[in-house]
Amino acid sequence: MIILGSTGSIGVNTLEVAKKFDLNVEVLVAGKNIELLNKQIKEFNPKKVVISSKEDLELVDHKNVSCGEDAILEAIENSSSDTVVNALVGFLGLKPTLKAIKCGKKLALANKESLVVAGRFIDQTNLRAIDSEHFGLWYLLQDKVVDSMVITASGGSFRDYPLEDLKNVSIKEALNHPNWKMGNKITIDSATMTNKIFEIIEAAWLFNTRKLDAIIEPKSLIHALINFKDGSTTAHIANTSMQLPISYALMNKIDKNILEPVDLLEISKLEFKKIESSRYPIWDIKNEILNNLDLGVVLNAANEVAVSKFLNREIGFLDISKISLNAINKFNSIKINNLDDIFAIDKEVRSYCAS
Ligand SMILES: NC(=O)C1=CN([C@@H]2O[C@H](COP(=O)(O)OP(=O)(O)OC[C@H]3O[C@@H](n4cnc5c(N)ncnc54)[C@H](OP(=O)(O)O)[C@@H]3O)[C@@H](O)[C@H]2O)C=CC1
Ligand SMILES: CC(=O)[C@@H](O)[C@H](O)COP(=O)(O)O
Ligand SMILES: [Mn+2]
Repeated sequence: MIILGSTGSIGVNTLEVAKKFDLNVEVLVAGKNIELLNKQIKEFNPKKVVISSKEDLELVDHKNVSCGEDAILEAIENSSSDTVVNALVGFLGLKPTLKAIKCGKKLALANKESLVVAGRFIDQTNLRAIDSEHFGLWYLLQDKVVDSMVITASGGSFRDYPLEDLKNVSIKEALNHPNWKMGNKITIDSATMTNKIFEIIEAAWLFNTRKLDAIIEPKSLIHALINFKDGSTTAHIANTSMQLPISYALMNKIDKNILEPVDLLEISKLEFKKIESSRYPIWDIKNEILNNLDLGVVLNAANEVAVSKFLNREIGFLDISKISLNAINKFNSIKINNLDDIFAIDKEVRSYCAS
């Protein structure tokens, strides 16, 4: 298989799964973490390696290494593997998603931004989503009539902070997710609840429904629920590890133990809470987004600009959602007819939000 983003949180877990199932790794793609990449090269012996920057090329212990976005696309095109795991972060992941589909590869998709910005142009015939909640929904779907779907949120790093303290929180505090160890960008998205808006968009494209909601389950043990027309509800319960969603995205059948099962007696209590806009202002646009999924590209671009400004200490935590809400307000009448429109709107929103 080809692993895009092998040095990240999902990438590292994917390599663990590859070991568990003895899967071949043909291509590794990484960004700046060359030290970890070199360890991965030694252990998995890929035929091809791609990194982000030219200046790091000579540091990579491999004979066949290239760099840049086009090199990622070429590596997908030239590979003989039938599976691509896209664990890149952000808008950068969209072109590789489209390329993998065009090349007829099976796509194990962690890069949720691909669906957020361009869900309607993504052929799902050969796609499995690697996101704990969507994996949960997929797992729960049975031959019954579904009424609605619910995903859960942890509440993120600041779920228990006094509201008046949110203005001055630090980057370190924002990156301290209560339940999951993930990359920086998605961890900030969790703290603002933008991650859950993204996941609502993702679920709308994946399951072709708008009857979607999210609630807070602070332990992140329940990932998804399905309400059936008959009045019953089923819940997907699993410990917090991405290795289960990744395993199912890569394998048709799992006959091995992947995780320790949840010990309900030890857990003893589960709690559920409403997502309040006072703590998560972005939640105000949930219905607007559900009514117009094309706004995903606007929200994603604004959010990427805002998160990187926050991580560069240029703005405060609360400004992230303000920038996104302002962009949605400004660009709420966009029309998308093709993929070119998505790249053009992404650029326009980024330049508006950067200024
Ligand atoms: N982590 C999780 O549990 C979950 C993640 N997701 C989604 O999965 C995706 C990946 O998330 P996560 O693993 O947490 O993110 P990380 O930030 O941990 O990893 C991102 C990966 O992309 C690589 N990368 C970044 N920029 C480039 C570039 N220009 N060229 C090549 N490689 C690049 C990074 O390389 P390097 O580190 O070497 O710079 C790293 O390998 C995101 O879309 C996220 O929303 C979804 C559900 C759960
Ligand atoms: C592991 C995973 O799928 C993440 O998307 C997770 O859901 C993030 O946690 P939040 O519930 O805090 O957004
Ligand atoms: Mn998720």
